[in-house]
Amino acid sequence: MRSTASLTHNLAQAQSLCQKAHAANAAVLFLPEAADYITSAPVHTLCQPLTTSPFVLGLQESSKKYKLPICVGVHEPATTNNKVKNTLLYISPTGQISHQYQKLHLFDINMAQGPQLKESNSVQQGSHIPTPFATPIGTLGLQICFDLRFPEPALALRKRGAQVLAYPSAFTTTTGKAGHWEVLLRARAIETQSFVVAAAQVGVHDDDGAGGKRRSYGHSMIVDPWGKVLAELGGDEGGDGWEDEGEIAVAEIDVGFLERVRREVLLCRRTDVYPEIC
Ligand SMILES: O=C(O)CNC(=O)[C@H](CS)NC(=O)CCC(=O)C(=O)O
Repeated sequence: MRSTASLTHNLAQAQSLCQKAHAANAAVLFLPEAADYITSAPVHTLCQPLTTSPFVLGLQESSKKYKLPICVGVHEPATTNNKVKNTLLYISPTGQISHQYQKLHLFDINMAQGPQLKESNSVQQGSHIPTPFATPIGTLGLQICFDLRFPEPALALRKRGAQVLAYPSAFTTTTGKAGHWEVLLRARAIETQSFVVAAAQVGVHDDDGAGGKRRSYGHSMIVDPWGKVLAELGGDEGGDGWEDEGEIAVAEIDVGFLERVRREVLLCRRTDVYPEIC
């Protein structure tokens, strides 16, 4: 989806995706990081507590209406003034928020040709990984966007029982075009022998105030434990019709296949040789 600074617009998009997921008979819907809003203003200015956010309340309603679990990235106020948490919610089909995760690794990038972003200025980092939990598509481990550059939490989640890893994202076009998005997602899938579900922001979000536009790479992707891309959506070139209401990609999550891969390819770590990594 393409979130803007309008929570109402973003909720309408997200609810249209709920409808599409319901029509496609999906077992779980994954929405991107920062689905509630992306703004060029200071990020805390649009931030609301989960209990009063019209975006979150609206999605809880949809989840109940369609009996559809929804995994969605949002912002919530942090304990530090003028900072937010970059949070991932898992909304159960009864509309309750049953699990949540706060982004561990913050994205600070300063490239001469752009992008220049300093997430740590406005976001308070999380300090733990929630235990993977049962969902209709397998045991789910939660991560967010830039976290995908770190194999350690992915391996920790696998060790704690994850079969599916979520990486909702708002990936930059520059790093996406360099191939990092697909390579990293497939690497996380292959090395953890897990399914990877990466719902992505796509296209132009908002004027950045300096005449430029903040854009995201897109290419939402579902990858299997063998590294095969099962489904992929388009990028931010536009003209595909996703600009206003977003699109969904659907794939079958076959846990039997995952078990076969894990049985056939044994990944026995030599922790005696590289103890500092483990
Ligand atoms: O909170 C918001 O407004 C939305 N959050 C984001 O867009 C975040 C932090 S700026 N984006 C990323 O982590 C992109 C990582 C990336 O692109 C890479 O690793 O190359």
